[in-house]
Amino acid sequence: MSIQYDVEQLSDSYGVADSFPKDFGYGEEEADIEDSPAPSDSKPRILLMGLRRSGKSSIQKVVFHKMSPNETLFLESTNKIYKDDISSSSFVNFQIWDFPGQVDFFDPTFDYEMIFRGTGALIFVIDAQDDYVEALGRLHLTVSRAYRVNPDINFEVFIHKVDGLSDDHKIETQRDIHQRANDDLADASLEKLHLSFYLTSIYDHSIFEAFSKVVQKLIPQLPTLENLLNIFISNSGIEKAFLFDVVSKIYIATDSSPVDMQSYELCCDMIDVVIDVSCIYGLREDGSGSAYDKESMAIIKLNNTTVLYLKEVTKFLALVCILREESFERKGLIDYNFHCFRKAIHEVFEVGVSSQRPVSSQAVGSPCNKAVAMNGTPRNTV
Ligand SMILES: Nc1nc2c(ncn2[C@@H]2O[C@H](COP(=O)(O)OP(=O)(O)OP(=O)(O)O)[C@@H](O)[C@H]2O)c(=O)[nH]1
Repeated sequence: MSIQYDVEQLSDSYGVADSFPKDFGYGEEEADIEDSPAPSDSKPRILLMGLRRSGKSSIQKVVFHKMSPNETLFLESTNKIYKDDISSSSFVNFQIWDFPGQVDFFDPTFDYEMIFRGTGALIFVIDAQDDYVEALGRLHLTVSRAYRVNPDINFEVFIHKVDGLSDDHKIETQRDIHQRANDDLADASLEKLHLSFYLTSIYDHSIFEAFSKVVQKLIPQLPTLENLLNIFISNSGIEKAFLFDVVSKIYIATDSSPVDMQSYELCCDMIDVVIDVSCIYGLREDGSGSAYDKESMAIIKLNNTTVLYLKEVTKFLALVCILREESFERKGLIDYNFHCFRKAIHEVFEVGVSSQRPVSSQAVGSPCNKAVAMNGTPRNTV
């Protein structure tokens, strides 16, 4: 495949870790489970739970710390809760708590009520390559306890490591897990508790897609973002557009046409290419500058008449579009529409930030805590 590549101006500091090192410099805290909550604990959180070796730490490392999937083979078992605060580099202002599989978190010394009260989403990871009967028991125990403390939590089940399964086996496993988990809930009269299921693997883009959906549910502005994307693409002759959190490659919104995995993968790959090329050629001679900044934009023309178009939207967000070569002839129109789109996004998050400020000072556990606070665009960058 021939790739025509055109990166315009990729320098000047822009905050997102100088040259995108492997670990984006997200603050990582380690805490004993008996720890009393620190002030940062008031941030909305996403919990990663599941049996030992189900793949929780691998998911966190691959999605948020750019670890390559093969390296996860050498991850040691987690024996404390890892609190990963990704808000300094990511659009999404939340903490991810990775729980050690073997710890009994219903231990009386362990304040699970405090934990569940400030939780936006609970991701339960099930190893699909293993016998999952025990995992289903633990899933039921976990979600039923959490639901009683905080019924607003989104319960997400990752049927994980599906790379080892055939397509038929994947569908059958998902059907079986879905059926059994919901039967257990019905037996406990918890029909209102809704579980969402995803087939995931760190060896392809499915884990990023699943995480995208988990995060999207926590974004209060999602309908507005989708609307803006719909208006933008329909007026610009664009086929598909994603609004990406650049560091994690989670898409926080897309237009309302269906997402096909290939388009998503193509756009993820484009972000990787842009950042890698920028790291090599976009930094100043002394190594200063940033791989992603206000001027970041790239156009990749594929030899099948498809054009990929990336542009910076905010400090953390990029718009990545897929369009036909014919439509790209009206680049001026696209650029103008993009300018209006970018302005609208900034306005949405300025409103979001100012209206969220008082909320963040509320007690942990208020219903408003379910929504993830956004790292919106600070006024002075507009
Ligand atoms: N095939 C496959 N293996 C995976 C996948 N995700 C994780 N693994 C492997 O699963 C093993 C356990 O992963 P960890 O991330 O340490 O699991 P954990 O749930 O954090 O384990 P504890 O810390 O003991 O609770 C590692 O060897 C990973 O390489 C996946 O998607 N596919």
